[in-house]
Amino acid sequence: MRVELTGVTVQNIVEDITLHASNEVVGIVGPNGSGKSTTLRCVYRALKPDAGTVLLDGENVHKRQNIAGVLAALTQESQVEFDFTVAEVVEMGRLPHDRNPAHDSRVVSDALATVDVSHLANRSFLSLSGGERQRVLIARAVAQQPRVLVLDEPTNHLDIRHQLDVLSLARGLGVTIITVLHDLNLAASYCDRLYVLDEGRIVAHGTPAEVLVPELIAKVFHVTAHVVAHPTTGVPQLLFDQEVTP
Ligand SMILES: Nc1ncnc2c1ncn2[C@@H]1O[C@H](COP(=O)(O)OP(=O)(O)OP(=O)(O)O)[C@@H](O)[C@H]1O
Repeated sequence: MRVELTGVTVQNIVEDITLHASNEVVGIVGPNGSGKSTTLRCVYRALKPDAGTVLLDGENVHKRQNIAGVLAALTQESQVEFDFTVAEVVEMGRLPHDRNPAHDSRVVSDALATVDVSHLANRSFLSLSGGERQRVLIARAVAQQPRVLVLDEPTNHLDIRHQLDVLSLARGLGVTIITVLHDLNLAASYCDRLYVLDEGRIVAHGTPAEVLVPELIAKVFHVTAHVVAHPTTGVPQLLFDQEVTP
């Protein structure tokens, strides 16, 4: 499914954001407060832009019925407030779809297994650690069987193994993914293309190799980076000097 933002502007927070993603993994990177979450909120309809459009396969997202049938979002607002079990939380992913108890229960147990949280199925969600909660919310998004997955910092709280697991699992779904990532090396490893936001505007976009160059990193993040090729994958990876630049 194709997601297309054109000229999206929200107050004075983001301005003239134009980006697209189509059956690929697209990363949004940028410093704190640069407008990454605000941009994502426009995609999953938590915010209506003041100007510009967000289209899903050519249809305005704000006019579309049952968006949850095609789009799942794992965001900073995705927390569960009440005391559901893990299995119940993941079952919520089936709500946008027509009910079919046998099928739904298979999808839920597959999602729990895929994200390696089957052993937590009967635990109270609220009793889980931060990383366990994050993985359960990812299982819920997987159970939703979306065609577009919007992820805001999906590796938050996760140890390194689970960071890698979650991003390769997301990639393996083969759907359109738009994800905010702070870790530029993970972004380089898992994203097909990146958009760099700075002060509410897109300042660069392209493949990780095109975008993650020392000049841009210095300008946007105010740190000195050295680019090296990963010894086994060849993917560009960044090493940072300790001093920050003004
Ligand atoms: N509802 C709001 N009212 C006023 N300011 C807001 C609102 N939402 C976001 N902002 C401001 O807009 C800017 C961009 O916020 P946003 O959450 O999109 O940034 P971000 O790039 O996701 O940041 P981070 O990396 O810190 O998560 C921030 O300065 C934030 O304080």
